[in-house]
Amino acid sequence: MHSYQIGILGATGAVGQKFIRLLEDHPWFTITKLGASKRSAGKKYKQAVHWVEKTELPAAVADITVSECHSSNFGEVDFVFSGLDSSVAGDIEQEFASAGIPVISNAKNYRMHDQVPLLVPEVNPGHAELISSQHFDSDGKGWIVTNPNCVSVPLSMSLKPLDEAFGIDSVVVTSMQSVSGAGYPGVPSLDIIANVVPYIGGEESKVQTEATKLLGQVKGNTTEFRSFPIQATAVRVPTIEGHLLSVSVKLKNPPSDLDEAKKAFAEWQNPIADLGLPSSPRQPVRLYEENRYPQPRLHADREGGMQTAVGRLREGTVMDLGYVTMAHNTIRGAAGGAILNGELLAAKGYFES
Ligand SMILES: NC(=O)C1=CN([C@@H]2O[C@H](COP(=O)(O)OP(=O)(O)OC[C@H]3O[C@@H](n4cnc5c(N)ncnc54)[C@H](OP(=O)(O)O)[C@@H]3O)[C@@H](O)[C@H]2O)C=CC1
Ligand SMILES: N[C@@H](CC(=O)OP(=O)(O)O)C(=O)O
Repeated sequence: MHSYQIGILGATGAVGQKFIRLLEDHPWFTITKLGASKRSAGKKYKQAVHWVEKTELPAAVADITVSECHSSNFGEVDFVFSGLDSSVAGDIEQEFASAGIPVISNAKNYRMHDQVPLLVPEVNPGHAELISSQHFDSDGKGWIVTNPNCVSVPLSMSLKPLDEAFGIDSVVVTSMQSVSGAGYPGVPSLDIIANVVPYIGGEESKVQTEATKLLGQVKGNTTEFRSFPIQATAVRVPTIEGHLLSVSVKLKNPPSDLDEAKKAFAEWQNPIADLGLPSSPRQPVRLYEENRYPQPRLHADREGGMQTAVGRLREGTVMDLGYVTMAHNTIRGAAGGAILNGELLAAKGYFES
């Protein structure tokens, strides 16, 4: 039986609130500490937060006093989840790890660090072994694990079955990203209502690199990235939750027909299926046959927001295959993905050392 006391850094933010909602009845993890900026520290959570979730603010956290994000305020926790703003996540997460407190982060700062796993449990669970190479503190108790960008999650999860069956040669992806990806209050309404904004600062370079780390291999104390190129275009669209991606992929050994490509999705084996992780979707990658699916409004919440949907699988004219894929950006692509990472690491005993 796993039972851990946990803290949340950035607890008042949009992603922090999602952590709180998703962890409300979690069977393994109990929230005992909440951290945010000086602006919020010293206030009860219910006074510090501008609650934007659809469900009630959980009573169990409402009266917790928010602390500044310093490890000395988080003494008794087993580990922390971080939904910190990336402008401060680098220093704060390092300070926690150096003080012996493991950090499971949603922020981008350490994703490309050589010894930090960039982890999606269904894609590269074995990369967790990099943790033992980290030296944030002298006895190895403190470490950092990250989850990818919200576009890289459905991209890597949908490429994984194709990579195993045919090998990836190159990828072109256009992401249609919902407004919740920009946090709260996010994109100005006059920019996004009845409009599309064809630029999201800093996004394309992350999408072009993260999947090559996720689909890479741990060699010694680092990850060998894959060499296939990804060309990305990131676009903001007026949906609320769920990033939809249009993907074209060239394969090393292309399937002889579309049925063979469908079979690759149908026969793909989820490597963590047997672990019984509480947030694990039964079907992590679902292939829809209906031409109009998947849609963010209809499908983003499937399996608690943890399923990656694939649809419109078709033979390509320029590259071998085309398809669309979609995942809930703030659950599967952010807080829910980080929680699943925490569950995987708990099941593998990483918090016991
Ligand atoms: N993977 C993904 O898809 C997504 C990732 N993200 C990432 O998650 C992170 C959080 O995003 P989001 O929730 O939208 O951001 P918000 O701006 O809503 O929240 C930021 C949080 O960081 C805290 N914070 C800000 N400055 C400091 C500081 N100096 N010291 C301590 N805490 C501080 C804020 O506290 P306070 O309220 O007190 O200011 C707040 O709790 C970002 O790194 C973002 O890039 C976000 C969305 C999706
Ligand atoms: N940029 C993403 C959200 C985000 O914050 O991504 P990252 O975790 O890579 O910083 C979006 O706007 O949808």
